[in-house]
Amino acid sequence: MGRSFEEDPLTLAIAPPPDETVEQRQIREAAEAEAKRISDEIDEQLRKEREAERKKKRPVKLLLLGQSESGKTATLKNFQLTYARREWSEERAAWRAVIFLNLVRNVNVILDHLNSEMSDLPYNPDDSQDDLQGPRPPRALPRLKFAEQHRLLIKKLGPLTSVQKDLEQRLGTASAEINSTTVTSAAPFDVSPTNRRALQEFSVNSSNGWKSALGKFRTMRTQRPESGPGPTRKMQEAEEDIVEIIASCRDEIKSLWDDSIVREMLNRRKVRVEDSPGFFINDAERIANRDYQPTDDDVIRARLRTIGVQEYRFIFDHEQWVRSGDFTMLVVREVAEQRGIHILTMLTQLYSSRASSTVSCLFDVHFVAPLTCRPISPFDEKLAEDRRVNRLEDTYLLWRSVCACKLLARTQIILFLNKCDLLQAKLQRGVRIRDSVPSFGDRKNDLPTATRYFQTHFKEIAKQHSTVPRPFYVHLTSVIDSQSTAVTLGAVEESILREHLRRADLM
Ligand SMILES: Nc1nc2c(ncn2[C@@H]2O[C@H](COP(=O)(O)OP(=O)(O)OP(=O)(O)O)[C@@H](O)[C@H]2O)c(=O)[nH]1
Ligand SMILES: [Mg+2]
Repeated sequence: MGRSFEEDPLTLAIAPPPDETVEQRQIREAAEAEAKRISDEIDEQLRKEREAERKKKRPVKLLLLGQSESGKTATLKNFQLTYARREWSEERAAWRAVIFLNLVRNVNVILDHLNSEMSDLPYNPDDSQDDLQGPRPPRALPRLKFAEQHRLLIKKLGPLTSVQKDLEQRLGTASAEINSTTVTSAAPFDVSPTNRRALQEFSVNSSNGWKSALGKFRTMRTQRPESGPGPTRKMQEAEEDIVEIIASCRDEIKSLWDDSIVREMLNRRKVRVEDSPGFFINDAERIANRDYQPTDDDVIRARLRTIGVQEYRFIFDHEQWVRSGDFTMLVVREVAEQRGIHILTMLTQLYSSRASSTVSCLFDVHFVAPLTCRPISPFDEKLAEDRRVNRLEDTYLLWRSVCACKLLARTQIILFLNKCDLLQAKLQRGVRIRDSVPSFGDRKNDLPTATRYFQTHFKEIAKQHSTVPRPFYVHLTSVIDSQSTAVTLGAVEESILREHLRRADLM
């Protein structure tokens, strides 16, 4: 038997005195009510603090997935430009070396073609960026009339070869994690040794990506020249030498690009330098200058290939995010999709290799919104890494595996159909979609029809292959246009915040 109510010592201790008057009882009850109110207030305060603490520890996480050259890094830069302006401004000057490298590479590509055409060397069209299905330009065409001015241009621009090497080496030594692309380090996929284009690319490899790559350049630019001798001073001097050479080539770069015979030669070889990543020749007059400073747009267009997984953390200084208060950090992981590796395997490897974040903690506790970039302009191009595979087909395959991926089953996926500007330019040049995509049929060969067609296809795949039904969010983008991308990011931001808060409430 339990003890009777009357015998319980605690109950006896707090029980009102047996001879309590009405007045005494009222005073006692008022005191008890006040004590309860204070206690509830403290409880509520503690609950709010716990909640705020919990939210603070859960940064918004995005996973940026996409093939090489789909525009992941460019999208990431737009995030930084929009949401972390301070950091962006600090880093902008450091991109100068990369932009110089891009410009010099554009010129050297043309010079290589010019040299081999003038020496009448056989041309291997594997190097061109265009589809290889077209016929080899017939040699029967009248020979191009090269003149002394072309030989002079080659001679005058010759030093740019060593400038390219120098810049690659300097970017490389700025961080051990940067490598000039080689067969073994270049790509997240197997690269055929004959794929010279991939080999020419310049890349950032590692978990720190371009941030660490540019770190040295940033330090160098923030130190004053009079800060005495030492490695920084030497780097500054070497950079001045490079800038000097580039600036002295400005007029010749322009002449090379404006030369009608050179342009005809590129046409015959189907080389479209202007569509290549990091094309800056049109801006040579502005960039090939001693006092050149990159603009925001230059930085977004600058090309530095990233390999494997890159992670960036932004502490927001954007008003809306800060106002929403609870989370101030955005973690964006850039993951180059790998051909031939199942996305699930890749993500599992990716997260289980990180000691601090296992798969379960990342996907069960944190919010991950994969933002996938799909370029839609190269519908008529082959993959750089496998010239037998059409780029669009490959995109569909990868999209299917992302949608079907069990680890991502309950995440929100936002699809960017990117490079719409290049798609439009291509259609305006008269390239017909149906020649490469027979199912496009007799539809109108214009941008609205094409984008509608591609969107429908992506939507269908998402519907068929998602294991859990989810909404289909899609944006048509040209992420090198920072103004229109800011509007897109506004829409993305809203849906990410909404989802983040929804999940926080569920937990
Ligand atoms: N015209 C145009 N160029 C774009 C667009 N998006 C990206 N680019 C350019 O395409 C090139 C490749 O873009 P990145 O952002 O480096 O591509 P990525 O997906 O990070 O590629 P990897 O680092 O190789 O995985 C860069 O030179 C960009 O400036 C776009 O919408 N339009
Ligand atoms: Mg990248």
